[in-house]
Amino acid sequence: MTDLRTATLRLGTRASQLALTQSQLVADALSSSSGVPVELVHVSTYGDRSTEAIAQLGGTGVFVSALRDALHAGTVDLAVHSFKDLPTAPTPGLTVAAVPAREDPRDVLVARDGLTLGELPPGARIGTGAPRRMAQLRALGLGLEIVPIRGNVDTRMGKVASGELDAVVLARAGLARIGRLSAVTETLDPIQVLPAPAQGALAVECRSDDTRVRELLAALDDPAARACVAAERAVLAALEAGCSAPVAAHAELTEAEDGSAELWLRASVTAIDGSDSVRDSVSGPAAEAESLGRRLAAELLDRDAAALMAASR
Ligand SMILES: NCc1[nH]cc(CCC(=O)O)c1CC(=O)O
Repeated sequence: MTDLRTATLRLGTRASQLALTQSQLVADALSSSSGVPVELVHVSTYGDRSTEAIAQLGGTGVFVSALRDALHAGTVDLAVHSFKDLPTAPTPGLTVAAVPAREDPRDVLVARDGLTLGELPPGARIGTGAPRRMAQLRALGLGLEIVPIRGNVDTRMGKVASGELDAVVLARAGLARIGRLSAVTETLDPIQVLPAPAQGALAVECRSDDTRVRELLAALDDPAARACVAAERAVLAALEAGCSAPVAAHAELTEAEDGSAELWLRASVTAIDGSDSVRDSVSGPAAEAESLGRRLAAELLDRDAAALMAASR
């Protein structure tokens, strides 16, 4: 009989460089905390095979469903997702058993000749496929030409190297994980470009009834990252927006005077043409992360966030 305490764990992963790096990071952390060997199992997703724009595919959930199918089928025991790619609706039978320590959630600019956003000339061609980034870049009023692109991180940065684009906007976390931070020409201030909910965080998912894996994964959980992500995603869920909506949210933890954890949450909704936006913030006990997120979403809705999102579809 197999000894369940030592049987090798199978970690399902997409085959992109970013997915493999993130998966290996979790595999290494898990095998060193638990002493159990972890092997990577490649799963190909519809999102990887299709070359259509993500928004046309029905959102980044297309990267997730094949991994979840493999979990349900029992061909893998855990899967690592970029948390921002996960739809907000809970999945019956599956649990996010660990949110590991988060990378810097901010967006970065990778531009030709070391340029920053403010130094790009009017009419400069800047590539991004994310409606949130498109909307916020247009709202800056810099006269940039936003060019829709997709593909993996290397493909996107290659369009700057080849001269096809003047710049691209990417998540700092992805570049950090694959060791490409040297290409960054500016880290974008959240006052100008607020990150996507859960950007920079990972979600490690397993079957809800798999108590062995759940217990092993608990060792990788970072409560601060979990609270911040919960607040940010509660905004998205309460706005009934998907991951391809022009919604941004960013939470930070600070220490209150009595030593308890205080959560400070900012969020924005921006019309896709950049003509209008609403933004607001709340703070409160970190233990109430989700209700803070819902409260902030309600304030944004009071200020017509729904109309901005509707105009963006
Ligand atoms: N939408 C694709 C995606 N999903 C997660 C990341 C980066 C890593 C992260 O946010 O954790 C990226 C690439 C990007 O936005 O540049």
